[in-house]
Amino acid sequence: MTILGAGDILGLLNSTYATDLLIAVVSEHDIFTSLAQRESTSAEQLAELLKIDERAADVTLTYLVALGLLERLPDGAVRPAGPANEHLIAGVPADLRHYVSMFRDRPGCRDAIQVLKTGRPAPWESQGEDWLNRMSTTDFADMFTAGMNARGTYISPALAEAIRDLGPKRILDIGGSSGVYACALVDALPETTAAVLDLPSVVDFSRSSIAARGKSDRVDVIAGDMFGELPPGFDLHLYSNVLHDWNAGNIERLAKASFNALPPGGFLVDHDMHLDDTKSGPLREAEFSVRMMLITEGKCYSTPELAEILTGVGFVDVHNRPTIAGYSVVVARKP
Ligand SMILES: C[S@@+](CC[C@H](N)C(=O)[O-])C[C@H]1O[C@@H](n2cnc3c(N)ncnc32)[C@H](O)[C@@H]1O
Repeated sequence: MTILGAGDILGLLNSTYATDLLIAVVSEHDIFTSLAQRESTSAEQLAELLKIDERAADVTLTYLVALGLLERLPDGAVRPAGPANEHLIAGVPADLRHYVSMFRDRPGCRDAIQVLKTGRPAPWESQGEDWLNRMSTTDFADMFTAGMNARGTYISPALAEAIRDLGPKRILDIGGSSGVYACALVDALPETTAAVLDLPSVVDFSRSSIAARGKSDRVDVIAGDMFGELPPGFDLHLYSNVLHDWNAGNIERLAKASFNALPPGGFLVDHDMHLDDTKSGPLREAEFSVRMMLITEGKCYSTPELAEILTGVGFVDVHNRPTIAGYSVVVARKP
């Protein structure tokens, strides 16, 4: 019997979107047949070949490599491998592609086909607008923030443990949602105070959740826009599950704003699921990246991808520290 832990349950949920992407690229694009006709293919070449969005092509390749259906070559390009060669290419005796195509009318698969084509986030659960547009309504923001709070209750203590040696005095939790991470951090660091910055539609939830944790005297709440100027007076900026919502240009904007607002010696901490350095997995992280690619303008990043952006705006000593459930932190210091 397999017994699932909390991390496995999170992984299982995050993986639901990935199978729809697999169905989409096989049934709509016959991806493995196209790739089998070439020596090797990069993400940019795949985007060109299938006429799909480049971010989507990049995330798709990582996921298919993590599944073992593609092999990543030393130059970063890929070619079909394993069961893809036996079952997902035109002309093979045990061709499974018609079976895969039976699933293509699932709403999630239709959404994936659309995102591959346009690069724009899918409607939340196939209905109405995408998550970010729906965050302005209180009902949706409450449902979403309750979900973030539940996940954070499980994974936030490991984050606090992983960065307590940085010894921050005042933490700004940017896109801090219910405040669950800020509360875990001040719990682990008795001399530290924090503030949660989030959208106006979220902060009532944050205030009551912080009060319920008995931390209102040490965790403030700021309603605002993180793409505006960031408040001064904080020596650690936390972005938890935030950077994966944004494209590289917007991450650079946030990193620059943090660099400007932090004092010398201050830290930027990105808490998220990160891909391995060659962007070949791990599978659960690659599946989470698919989910983020489909519902936001972002994806999961590797540490080297983030290091390029962070060092580009002036941060130093960028490194990764694992936590739990496939999560890790990327830490960067302002010199
Ligand atoms: C995916 S959630 C992550 C929440 C939390 N940090 C966590 O780890 O669970 C992203 C958060 O960013 C917030 N957010 C999105 N756009 C924002 C903006 N422009 N300014 C401030 N917060 C924003 C959302 O309201 C949401 O709480």
